[in-house]
Amino acid sequence: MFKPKMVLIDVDGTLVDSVPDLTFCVDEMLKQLDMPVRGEAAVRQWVGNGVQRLTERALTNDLDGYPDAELFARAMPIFMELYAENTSKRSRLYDGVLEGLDFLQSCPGLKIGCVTNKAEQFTLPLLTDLGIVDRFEIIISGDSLPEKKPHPLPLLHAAEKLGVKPEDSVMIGDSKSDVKAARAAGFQIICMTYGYNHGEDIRNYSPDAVIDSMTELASLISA
Ligand SMILES: O=C(O)COP(=O)(O)O
Ligand SMILES: [Mg+2]
Repeated sequence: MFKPKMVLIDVDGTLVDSVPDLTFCVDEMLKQLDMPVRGEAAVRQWVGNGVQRLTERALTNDLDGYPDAELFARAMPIFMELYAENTSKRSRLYDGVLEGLDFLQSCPGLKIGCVTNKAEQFTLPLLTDLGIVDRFEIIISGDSLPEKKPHPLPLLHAAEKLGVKPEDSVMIGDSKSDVKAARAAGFQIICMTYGYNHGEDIRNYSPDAVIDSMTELASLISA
C-alpha cells in the first residue's frame, strides 16, 4: 500500500491519449516539407520527451535520430503552429482517469500535481479542454524549468512548492522517463500499462506498481 502526501501525474500516455493529435500534426508537417508521413504506430513510440524531440524523431524516422539543423529550423515552427490548432481535437482522457482523480481528491490532505514534458503552451489548453485543469494544485510542463524528466528537478520543485517530502510522494506515469525521474527524486513510482514507452514494456524498468487503469489506485493508495 502507498501512503503518499502528494501524487504527481504525467499527461501523455497516462491521463491523455494524445497520439491522434500528435500524429495529425507530425504528418501534416511532413507533407508540407514534401516528406513521407510516418503514421500513428511510429508516432506512439516517439512521444514522451517533448515536442522538439518528437519533431527530430519524425524528421529522421528514428527514435534516436537528429536531423540537420536547417531542416529542423524549418520544421519546428510548422509543427508548433499545427499543434496549437490541434492540441485537443482528437485527444481524449483514458478510461478510468476521472474515477482515479475523483478517488485521489477524496483522500484527506492528499496534494495532486501534474508533471509533463509537454510544452506549457499546449499543456494548459489540453487539460482545460479535457476538463481536468482544476484538479491539480501545481502543473509543471517540459519548459517550465531548466530541466525536464528524466531529470528529477520538476518533481523536486513540485514537492518543495507543495511542502511535501520526496519520500512521501508518488509519481504516476507511463514511461522510463517517469521511472528515472521518480527514482532520482526519491519518489515512489506507479506506471500505467497502456501508455507510451517507446514501444517497450514499462515493467522492464521495475516501477513499484504497474496498473491497467487509474481506477486501480483506490486499492493501492490510502491516505
Ligand atoms: O513528450 C511530450 O510532449 C509529453 O510527454 P509526457 O506528458 O508523457 O511527459
Ligand atoms: Mg507520458
